Amino acid sequence: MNVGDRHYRTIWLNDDGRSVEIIDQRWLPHDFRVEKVDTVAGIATAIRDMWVRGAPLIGVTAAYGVAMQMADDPSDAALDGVWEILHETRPTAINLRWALDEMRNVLRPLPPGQRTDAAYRRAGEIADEDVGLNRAIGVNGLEIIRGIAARKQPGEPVNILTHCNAGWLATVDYGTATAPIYLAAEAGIPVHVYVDETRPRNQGAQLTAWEMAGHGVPHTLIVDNAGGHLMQRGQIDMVIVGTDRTTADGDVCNKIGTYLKALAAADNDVPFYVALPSPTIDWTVGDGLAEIPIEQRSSDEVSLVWGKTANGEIAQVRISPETTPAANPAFDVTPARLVTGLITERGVAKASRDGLKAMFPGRG
Ligand SMILES: CSC[C@@H](O)[C@@H](O)C(=O)COP(=O)(O)O
Repeated sequence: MNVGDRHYRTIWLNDDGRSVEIIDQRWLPHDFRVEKVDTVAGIATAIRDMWVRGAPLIGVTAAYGVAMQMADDPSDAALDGVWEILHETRPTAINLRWALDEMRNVLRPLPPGQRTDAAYRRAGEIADEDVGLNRAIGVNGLEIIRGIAARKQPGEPVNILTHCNAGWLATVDYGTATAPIYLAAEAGIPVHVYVDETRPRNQGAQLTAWEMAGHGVPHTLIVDNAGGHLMQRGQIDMVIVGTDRTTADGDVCNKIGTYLKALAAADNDVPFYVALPSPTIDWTVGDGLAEIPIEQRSSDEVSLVWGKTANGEIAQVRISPETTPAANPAFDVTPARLVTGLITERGVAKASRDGLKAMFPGRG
């Protein structure tokens, strides 16, 4: 998508054919920084410390990490080693494991001498495929927005609530939850996005709001607790969120707080959609609540907040007593029964095993 008048992806291969550039998301929206990464350790840091974040982008970044390892040492042991190193960087987003498995399955049968080129080729393909999947999600989700717009007065916007950042910054391009929004805006359908700030790391306030502003999509930032209130007053037409892992039974794991939005949506008859590319489906898991590992992040993310000071510095401040402990589960699970539909690259699936199997026959 665009930053100023230039089109960017969130990650790209440099002309040297070995290193990548990434948008370092820690500084947004205040500072747009691009970093070169050329080692497996650098890739692991970028994923673990959330220079890059969002399930699809984490997967693509890890794929390039495997390629860097192959350039350094293409042995079987190194291939297994890099799988382990990168797999432990973030436990919840399933695209990470999907991409690592995909890379290992492609590389393992090859002689070591052919692995480096094949690894960079496959990593590049995974990045390109992500763009195509998200665009297709956009096309399928656009029809839902169009349907809601058709029931409104001419010019009246479709009000969409989103949580966390499932925008282009969470993917290679387009985003998952934002792809239908961008396509609707492009098609001239009036949309307005309520952006949950998404404590503790404020991905909504810092990333989604920045994306919406950058693409001229009308939006309003709200605190996480405001969504239910707006739904009770008929101010939200639909919710669209992304997901870090969706189970074969249609349970949706996403940023902490998503479940509360789904509960409020169900209580107010607001359709609750989840946008996801198929690599985000974990076919090995059925019951999301029982089986998905939930990342427990540093309590500092709860007690300390990053922002820009009046004199223009990006700084961190403490918002709670020094001695107060904080807990920081990063994701929650929304049961399938609260999900209106799963917007995938193939169409909108029912959030159920049958719904997903019908959409992706032969998988799982
Ligand atoms: C498209 S990736 C999943 C997103 O929907 C997003 O909401 C999310 O939870 C990302 O988590 P993050 O912890 O910022 O990597």
